[in-house]
Amino acid sequence: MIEAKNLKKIYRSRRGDRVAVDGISFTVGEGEFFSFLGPNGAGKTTTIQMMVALLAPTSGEIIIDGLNVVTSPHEVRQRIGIIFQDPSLDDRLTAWENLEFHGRLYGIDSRTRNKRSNFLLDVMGISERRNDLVRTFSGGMKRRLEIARGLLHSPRLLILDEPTLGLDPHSRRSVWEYIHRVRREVGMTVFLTTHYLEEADSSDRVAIMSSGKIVAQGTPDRLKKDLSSEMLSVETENPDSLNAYLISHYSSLEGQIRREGDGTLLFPLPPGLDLSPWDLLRSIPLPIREASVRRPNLDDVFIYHTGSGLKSENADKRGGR
Ligand SMILES: Nc1ncnc2c1ncn2[C@@H]1O[C@H](COP(=O)(O)OP(=O)(O)OP(=O)(O)O)[C@@H](O)[C@H]1O
Repeated sequence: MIEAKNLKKIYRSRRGDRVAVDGISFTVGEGEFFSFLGPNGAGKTTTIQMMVALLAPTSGEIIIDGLNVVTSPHEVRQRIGIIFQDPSLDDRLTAWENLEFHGRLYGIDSRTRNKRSNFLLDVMGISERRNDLVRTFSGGMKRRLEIARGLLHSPRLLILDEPTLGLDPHSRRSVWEYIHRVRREVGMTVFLTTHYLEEADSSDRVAIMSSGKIVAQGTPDRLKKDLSSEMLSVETENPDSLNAYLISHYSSLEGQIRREGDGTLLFPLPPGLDLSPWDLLRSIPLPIREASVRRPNLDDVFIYHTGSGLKSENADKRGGR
């Protein structure tokens, strides 16, 4: 469904060039749920803008459903439903009118429009509010209506750019329930960008993005297993000594030890050694205040590949969300 080859975008300005997307390649299969996970400023939105022909790549190529995005932008847009980060509903219209307007723009005949609007409002759980003005909707309901609208012209690919940004945890959960529901009912390919680990974790495959590059891609499970079987968290009075001890005895931990709070170190169980986490803990010749062991998550994978956590890469851009 999507094939990107060496895709690159450089924003040029008088103040200098900024490489936003740095030669990335990835493929997404039909029906797959694929996520781009990365902090603010990693290049996710720029990639989407190239996918939907809003920005021309500086170099490289992107093919969607067999069509080159640069040479067939209109045909590609017909096949895509996109939910942008910034809300784009008309607040002064009702839910139904927003769908009507979009359907007419796409040249959908009135019978199909009515049928699909009814179906999608129902799937997204907003049928009862169809005749209410959108400005009376909660943030979560607006997002669900945007998704319904994005699906009205029966796209084969749904692109969601941080769809739960700014929503409270309850609304986020509900938006996701509806996204999964619509996937089950309609069965399209979903391309998601997010900086929430748990959202990327529920996808079939994930590409981890940092500073314009894909630093790792695969199923969430595979990425975590490739990192390590276990993560150890050790609190001690002297983290510097513990750090030095770990690196001198387990050289593969160089660059893999993260400091959390004042005296806690977090690191993967070194691979390739016949060692349990408890063996390693027992071998430490320093007083330990507290220790725990857990499975790796995608944040650990991100740190392994980039040396830092999933925080903003350019906090200036949106006030450091
Ligand atoms: N129009 C622009 N002109 C110049 N630089 C830009 C422009 N848009 C984005 N950038 C820069 O390109 C880089 C990638 O930005 P992009 O918005 O693609 O990242 P992102 O991962 O989508 O972040 P976010 O989650 O905040 O949307 C950032 O350094 C950003 O400041």
